[in-house]
Amino acid sequence: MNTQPDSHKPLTQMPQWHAYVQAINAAPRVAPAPRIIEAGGMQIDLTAQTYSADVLATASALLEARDFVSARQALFDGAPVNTTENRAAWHTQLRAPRPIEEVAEERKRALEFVRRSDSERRWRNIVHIGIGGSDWGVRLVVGAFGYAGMWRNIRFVANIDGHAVEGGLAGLDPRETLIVVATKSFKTAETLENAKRAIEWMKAAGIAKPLNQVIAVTANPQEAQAWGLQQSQIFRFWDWVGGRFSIWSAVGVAAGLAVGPDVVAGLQSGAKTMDDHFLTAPIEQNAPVQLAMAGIANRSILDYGSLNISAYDSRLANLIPYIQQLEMESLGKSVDRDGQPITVPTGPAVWGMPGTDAQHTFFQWLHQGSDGAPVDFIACQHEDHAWKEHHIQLLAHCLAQREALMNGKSYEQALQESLATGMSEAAARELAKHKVHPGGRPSNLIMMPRLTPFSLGALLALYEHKVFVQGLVWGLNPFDQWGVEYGKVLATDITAELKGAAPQATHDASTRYWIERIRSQME
Ligand SMILES: O=P(O)(O)OC[C@H]1O[C@](O)(CO)[C@@H](O)[C@@H]1O
Repeated sequence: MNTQPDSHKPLTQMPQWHAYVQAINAAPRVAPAPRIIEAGGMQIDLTAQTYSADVLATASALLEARDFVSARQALFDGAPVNTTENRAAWHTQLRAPRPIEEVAEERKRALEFVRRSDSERRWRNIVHIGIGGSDWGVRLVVGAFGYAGMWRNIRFVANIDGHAVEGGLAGLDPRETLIVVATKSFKTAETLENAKRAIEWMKAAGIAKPLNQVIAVTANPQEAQAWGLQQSQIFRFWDWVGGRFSIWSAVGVAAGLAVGPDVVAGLQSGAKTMDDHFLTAPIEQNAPVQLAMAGIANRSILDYGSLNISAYDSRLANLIPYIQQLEMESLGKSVDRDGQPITVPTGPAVWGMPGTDAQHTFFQWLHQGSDGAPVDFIACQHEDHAWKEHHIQLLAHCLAQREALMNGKSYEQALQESLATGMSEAAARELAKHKVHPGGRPSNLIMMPRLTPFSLGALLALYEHKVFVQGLVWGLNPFDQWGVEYGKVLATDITAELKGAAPQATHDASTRYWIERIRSQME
């Protein structure tokens, strides 16, 4: 008999879970009436998600059994919710209007640096070197607000592939270039190697003190100093900030330089508004909670293996990898906080592309594929360009794809359509079989009034809190990422072996074959 409190029990040992499963299986795949929640200035439409009064009641009971209210408070209080690293996950503090002193101090330092660089018209070029959580957020913000041109050039270098740093530096004047080394750990091989190349590039251009053109953003200032930087060149964040939750910290300094410090402030303000909503809205009207529960139903009960993100705004191309890391690095786990196997499917594979490109790439699969996937449609009601016609068509496509997934098309409908074209009955009957859409395929529509720093900040915080709730219900720790370490350790060994070190006996035959082959053919 499991004596653990419900808040810690394996999900499948909780009666509340089984009640939720039953409610989901009994409920219609589309809500009987529009289900729209207002949050952070956005409208979140969950109509195309499985829903009934029983679904809502059992979801609330499950959250209560998981001690949702106190778990949420612990998150906002900076308690050590990251249980396996015994740390807080206090990213909400980074967007608090009156944060703790060290956050306020660092925020002020970063802002002053940006303002000084602007007033002195310094740093025509920014090369942002960082990867994962130290990269996607900045790329997203710059892509969203800098697409129509900026006076500074900004380049991103993440991959260890030398073509990335080559392209990142190509054509830039080293004398006008600031290198931003963004790395929480200051240990990431790709980032340190790429930073070395940037230093060499400046030296090769005759710059005597290249380190004077470098700033670092890190939670490991000691390492940055040992690397050669002065304290004044180091902007801090803390180990209680997860990399994939760090855009709110000084990690955003390059974005401030590229698209303006007001953008960074706007992001934080939007996220803060979503924090307040998450903290105060009742369960049934709490957008992160309802998105989270719908996602759990789709993944753990209705067996959808993935989640598709279709952002109907070309400025949000980097939103997909941003959410991929946020969701998959947080929820890609098979054991709970106590290391016990989780006996239901957890974090889905997240994939996607901006709409309408996506329609001509994988929507065939979403509409008629054997699996399908829940879709998050993300759009802006108002455009920032001069062509109303384009925006009308964009929104029309977004609504149309969603409607087709939600309502489907029956054989009869397809048949009548073909017959209406004057096709023969026999031919129409044959073709109609290929034109059926099952319908009842889940989706959310997240409509922002306009793409502003505020609305983007609110959107990112919405997903952060959704991930927190899903972690809580599945019983896993969404704030660690132990699974990324093993490959890094193996890569360090293999790097040495490719350079001539004795091969490890632990390699399998295939890996050993490739090490020997690559080594023997190294040019
Ligand atoms: O900011 P860092 O320490 O360089 O790490 C970069 C990224 O690498 C990861 O640790 C995964 O390998 C991410 O969690 C993180 O965002």
